[in-house]
Amino acid sequence: MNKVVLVTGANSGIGLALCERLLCQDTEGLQLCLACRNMHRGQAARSALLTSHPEAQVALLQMDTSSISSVISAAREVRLRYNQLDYLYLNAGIMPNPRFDVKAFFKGLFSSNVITMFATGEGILTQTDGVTADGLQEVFATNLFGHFLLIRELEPVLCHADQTSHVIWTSSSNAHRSAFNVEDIQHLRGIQPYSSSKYASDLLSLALNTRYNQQGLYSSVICPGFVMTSLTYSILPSFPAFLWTLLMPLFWLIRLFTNTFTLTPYNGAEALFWLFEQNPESLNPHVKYHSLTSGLGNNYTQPRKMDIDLETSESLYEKLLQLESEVKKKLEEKLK
Ligand SMILES: NC(=O)C1=CN([C@@H]2O[C@H](COP(=O)(O)OP(=O)(O)OC[C@H]3O[C@@H](n4cnc5c(N)ncnc54)[C@H](OP(=O)(O)O)[C@@H]3O)[C@@H](O)[C@H]2O)C=CC1
Ligand SMILES: CC(C)=CCC[C@@H](C)[C@H]1CC[C@H]2C3=C(CC[C@]12C)[C@@]1(C)CCC(=O)[C@@H](C)[C@@H]1CC3
Repeated sequence: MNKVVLVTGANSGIGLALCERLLCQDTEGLQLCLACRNMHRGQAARSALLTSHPEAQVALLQMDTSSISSVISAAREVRLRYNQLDYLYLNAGIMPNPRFDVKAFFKGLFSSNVITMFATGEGILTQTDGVTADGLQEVFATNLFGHFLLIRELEPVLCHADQTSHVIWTSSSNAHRSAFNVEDIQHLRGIQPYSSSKYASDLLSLALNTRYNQQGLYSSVICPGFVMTSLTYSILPSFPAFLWTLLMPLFWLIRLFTNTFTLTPYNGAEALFWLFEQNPESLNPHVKYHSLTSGLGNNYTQPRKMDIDLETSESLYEKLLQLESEVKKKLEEKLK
């Protein structure tokens, strides 16, 4: 039986590396569906995958996770194409207009917190959020809410009594409880929307397990570590990509002290790939699976307990359901 795997944000970085790794492991038993916002980049990614795996089944799906109507029509298309979805990788993500606090960075360098700073980016990054055409905060809509809506819309192909399906979120070690407020789930009043959205995905994953395990749907979260992709290049915009490459020896050195410097998309996709091979029923819903790379360059996956609780995860879930019904009502009115 072919396994059907859908990956959001599959046209670059960690998402594309995951697709490549999945096909390297099994070209014939997989049906890959690359869900991409930009179809030109999606086509390029599909062509690259087919060049190295000409026999593979790789389909494209247009989806902008920040747009309600786009997610709803993409989900409709998935329901038409597939009877069952085995893996849903929720990987698309943004960190818009990042601000790197140079002063806090240098202060952190000479503090006892230096390893945590390099592992999580804590205390040195803030962002300015935008608003989507649907009137939602952009980071929340892209990283979390669009994916939540997608799961809800895909229930018929994800929930089967006789077979399990696995939803896997690309979260981050930058997810902090302090950045999240259940009374402000869209993070309207803060300056760390990225951290808030990733913490919310950790909470949501727990709530999904509570509600859906009995229907065969399991959810897990991973952190890919610090990976050099367009997302990280944008953190220092005046720093061209080749300068990041020049810094690689320094990063390899830092990797001797923190195994979270996975650096390449291939390494960053380790936990995503590892989860593909696990029985979802055997996994712990309270842990995040971290992609790690040792000083010698060996990849492995390590579970680490998350700072989340059931009560907050349930409150978030209720708020997301409420927002879902509001946006759907608005959409129906617009279509009338
Ligand atoms: N790089 C790192 O160090 C870390 C990354 N992560 C997470 O990993 C995930 C992948 O990021 P990474 O590979 O690093 O970065 P990339 O920028 O390379 O990949 C992000 C992907 O998300 C897609 N995307 C962005 N916005 C949307 C949208 N509105 N609708 C659909 N797709 C969208 C992008 O598509 P497009 O080409 O159209 O922009 C792209 O394919 C993200 O969730 C990120 O938060 C987590 C921890 C660390
Ligand atoms: C220029 C030099 C010498 C160092 C670069 C320092 C930072 C730009 C870099 C150090 C730790 C990195 C990091 C992230 C971004 C870039 C750093 C702050 C993330 C916040 C990127 C997104 C994530 O989700 C986190 C897991 C990353 C944590 C580490």
